[in-house]
Amino acid sequence: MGFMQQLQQRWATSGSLVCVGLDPEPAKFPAKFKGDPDAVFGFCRDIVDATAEFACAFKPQIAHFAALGAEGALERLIAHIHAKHPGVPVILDAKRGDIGSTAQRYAVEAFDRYAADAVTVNPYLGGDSLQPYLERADRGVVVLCRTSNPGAGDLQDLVVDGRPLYQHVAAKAAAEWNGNGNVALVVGATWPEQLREVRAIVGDMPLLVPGVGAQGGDAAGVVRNARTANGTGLMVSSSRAILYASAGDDYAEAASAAARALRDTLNRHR
Ligand SMILES: O=c1ccn([C@@H]2O[C@H](COP(=O)(O)O)[C@@H](O)[C@H]2O)c(=O)[nH]1
Repeated sequence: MGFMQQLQQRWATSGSLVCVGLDPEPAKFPAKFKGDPDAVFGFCRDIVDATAEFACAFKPQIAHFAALGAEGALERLIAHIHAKHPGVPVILDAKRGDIGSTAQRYAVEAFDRYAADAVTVNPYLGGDSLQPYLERADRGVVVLCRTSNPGAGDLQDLVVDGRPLYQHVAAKAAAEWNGNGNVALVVGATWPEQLREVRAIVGDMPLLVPGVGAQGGDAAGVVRNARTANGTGLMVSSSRAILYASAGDDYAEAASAAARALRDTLNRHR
């Protein structure tokens, strides 16, 4: 089953729009992981197992593993998700962007080495740079559109031919890049108005929405402005607010409670 079908099915079975972000920061791990050479895997596995019930997807951020030399832990973590929580798609947040020949290797890295169901990509190099991902029809290609950070508008809001650049990205994603039906977009929860505008451009295309929790985005506004007619269409991603809900021995229970609370908040506005 391809990424899009898997996601549709997961929205239905979990009743959740929450995407659990996996951004390991060992300095924030509970004391029990001190000195543990496999702490990155152990901590993330515990979070995954504690939150899977409330997750429509998991989103490991590759830099948080690679910076620690923990690519092996990332491989094992994704394998663990597929084995223990089948049906929960994994989006590798790598924000790749390069010329075609290199993009092809990035696609192999994401989909074959890591066995991710989807990958985030940067469209700055244009349509040809996305082809190696788009042609993997069973995998999702999640294109940066209007990012959650404060400086997002520096380039993404520049007006070209009468509309901001991020709207061109949304329009191209819907009209040109989605021939295999495997494209989604990243739009930050910190920009409710832009979420509404992107939804109007792309119809029912799934949106990955980071920026609730630690970045202060309004979860209710996200759902009100960007849900689809059937009350789905969103993967609302939260990392730190779930992962580090407690630094004590109850870290897994606290993560579970945080994921549940976000699910419930989102569902109140569907
Ligand atoms: O526009 C974007 C795109 C990606 N991200 C990533 O999402 C998480 C957010 O972490 P929080 O702890 O929930 O703030 C992180 O991995 C970012 O790299 C984003 O924030 N904004």
